[in-house]
Amino acid sequence: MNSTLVVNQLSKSYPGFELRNISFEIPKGKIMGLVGENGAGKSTTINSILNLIKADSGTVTFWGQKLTENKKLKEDIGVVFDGINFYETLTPKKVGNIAKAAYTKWDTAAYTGYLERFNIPADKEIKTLSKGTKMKLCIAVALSHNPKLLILDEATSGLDPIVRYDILEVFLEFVQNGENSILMSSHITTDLEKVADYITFIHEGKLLFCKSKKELLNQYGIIECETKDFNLLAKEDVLVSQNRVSSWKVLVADRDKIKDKYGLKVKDITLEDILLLYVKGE
Ligand SMILES: Nc1ncnc2c1ncn2[C@@H]1O[C@H](COP(=O)(O)OP(=O)(O)OP(=O)(O)O)[C@@H](O)[C@H]1O
Repeated sequence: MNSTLVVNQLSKSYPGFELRNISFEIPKGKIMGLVGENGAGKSTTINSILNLIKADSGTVTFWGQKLTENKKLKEDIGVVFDGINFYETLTPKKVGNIAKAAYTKWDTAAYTGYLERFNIPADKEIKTLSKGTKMKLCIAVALSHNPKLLILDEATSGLDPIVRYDILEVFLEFVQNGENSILMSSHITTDLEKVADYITFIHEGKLLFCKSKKELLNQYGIIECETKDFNLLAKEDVLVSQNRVSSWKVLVADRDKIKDKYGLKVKDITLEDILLLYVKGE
């Protein structure tokens, strides 16, 4: 079994919103970035994967097994959400003591190491910590019970660029053994550009694509052109386009092919460009 997580045709409806047939898998040793606009369905996907909400249909397996069939799998999954879920009067040290009793694979030395590495004061009450420090504490706890999969929902959004840099380094170290994997949703697309191996893009509850980040950034491109050039483009070459007065932005899947075929200038692309074009374009 070479996949850590396999999500197959996951669907969930709320009044006015439908998450439809989301499928993707994360190979061992890889990081999957989950992107999409506000309300796209990222948290619904993550909560359904973790069985925190009940999906209407679809299956989710971790290392080939379902959470409902093997509750012990939870020990192998470290979870971090945007928002602290520890009692505010506890200190990080006390959190460590509680976690030691709760997790069979708790690693006290690793936890102490993360507290030092992330500059988290061990003896201060959680309510006195900054939002970023609380988030770092959640990440330290998630890492210290020796999970094989980390699931992070907007876990780095409250952190400044320097702390984010350190945390992303920790994530890269975490998967280096070729066994551990990460699923992380983030609005900070540059973070995903730095660490993700694959990108799953959800838009209005639908899966737009799940692709290797390298393929996306090395092959996709943007054409910025006037209407006369846009009209020359064959429909099948246009993934999505955005019209602004008389100029067009066009997302294409194979920039070398498009350059050769039309002789147009095709620019390199960022994940943010792709996100913006899919959300704003047609
Ligand atoms: N418990 C619920 N009851 C009803 N609607 C819900 C519930 N939870 C989420 N939704 C709706 O489902 C849609 C998707 O929400 P979700 O939180 O999954 O999006 P998201 O991509 O994580 O967004 P964000 O980036 O803003 O966190 C939204 O329209 C939201 O209002």
